Parts: sequence; C-alpha cells; structure tokens
Amino acid sequence: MKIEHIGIAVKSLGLSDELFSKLLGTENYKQESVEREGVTTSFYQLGESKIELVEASREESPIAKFIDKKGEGIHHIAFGVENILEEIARLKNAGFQFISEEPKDGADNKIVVFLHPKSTNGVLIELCQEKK
Ligand SMILES: CC[C@@H](C(=O)O)C(=O)SCCNC(=O)CCNC(=O)[C@H](O)C(C)(C)COP(=O)(O)OP(=O)(O)OC[C@H]1O[C@@H](n2cnc3c(N)ncnc32)[C@H](O)[C@@H]1OP(=O)(O)O
Ligand SMILES: [Co+2]
Repeated sequence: MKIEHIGIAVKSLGLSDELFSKLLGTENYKQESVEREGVTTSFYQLGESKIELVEASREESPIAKFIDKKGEGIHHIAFGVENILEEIARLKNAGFQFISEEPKDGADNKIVVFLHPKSTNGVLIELCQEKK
C-alpha cells in the first residue's frame, strides 16, 4: 500500500491549477471529470504520489457539501493497493466501515472505494487500484 494521492477540495480548478502549478513547479498532467461522483479532477505527479485537485461539477456533489461546511482544503487521502477486493475484506474484518463496499470507476484509470471518516479517525480514506 502507498499514498497514491492527496485529494484537495477546491472551489475553482482554474484558480487552483494556477496556484498549484506555481507551488509545485510543474503543470497538471490531466484534468478529468467523473460525472457519477459530481467532480472534476486535476492531477499533479509528485514523486511516486500525486496531488488531486477536486472541484464540484454539480450542486449536490460531496465536494460542494464539504466546501460549504469546511471550506477549501485537504479532503481525502488515497491509498494505492494491489488488490482492492482483498483490502476491503481485510479492513472489514478489522472493523472498518465503508461508504460503499463495491469498487466503482474513479479518475486516473482507477477503481475506488471510500471508508467512512467516522471509522478512520475523522480522515476520509480512499482505496484505489489501477484498472487492469
Ligand atoms: C472519482 C474521483 C475519486 C478519485 O478517483 O480519486 C475521488 O477522489 S472523488 C472525491 C469526492 N467523492 C467522495 O468524497 C465520495 C465519498 N464521500 C462521501 O460519500 C461523503 O462525502 C461522506 C464522507 C459520506 C460525507 O457525506 P455526508 O454524510 O452527506 O456529509 P456530512 O457533511 O453530513 O458528513 C458526515 C460526517 O463526515 C464528516 N466528513 C465529511 N466529509 C469529510 C472528509 N472529507 N473528511 C473528514 N470528515 C468528513 C463530516 O464532518 C461529518 O462529521 P460530523 O460533523 O462529525 O457529523
Ligand atoms: Co481521490
């Protein structure tokens, strides 16, 4: 398992892309919308991890709700795993709760699931696996 990306909730990808390109000294390598999730993402490679800027693509997006409540900032940590089904089983066995146990298509050619922050010390954790 490794830190695959840090998700950062932003109001405007336009403004935040400009800020993060300056901050990181590199351009994003992709921008991608995931309509099911109600988000548009922008990815920056940072060594073996990434920064994922996440903007709400519609009103009822979880990102819109998060920003309304907590403002812009760190939203989630994504762990990259080899076998997401095995990790789900391991973590369920260890008593962790999932928002949904069924992996779904994420951004950046991944399948993803999320654990509920109430079972992970208040940190939203995403598991992601490269699509085969
Ligand atoms: C598809 C792209 C994908 C990728 O490929 O990388 C992404 O990263 S998409 C990222 C956006 N999608 C998600 O976040 C999906 C998972 N999130 C959810 O399902 C919901 O956001 C949630 C975590 C279940 C919360 O939704 P909800 O219960 O409707 O909102 P509340 O505001 O009532 O929150 C309940 C409770 O949880 C706390 N919370 C909410 N978001 C976070 C967070 N990001 N980090 C930590 N804690 C969070 C919130 O504060 C509430 O706690 P209490 O106030 O103590 O009740
Ligand atoms: Co993510």
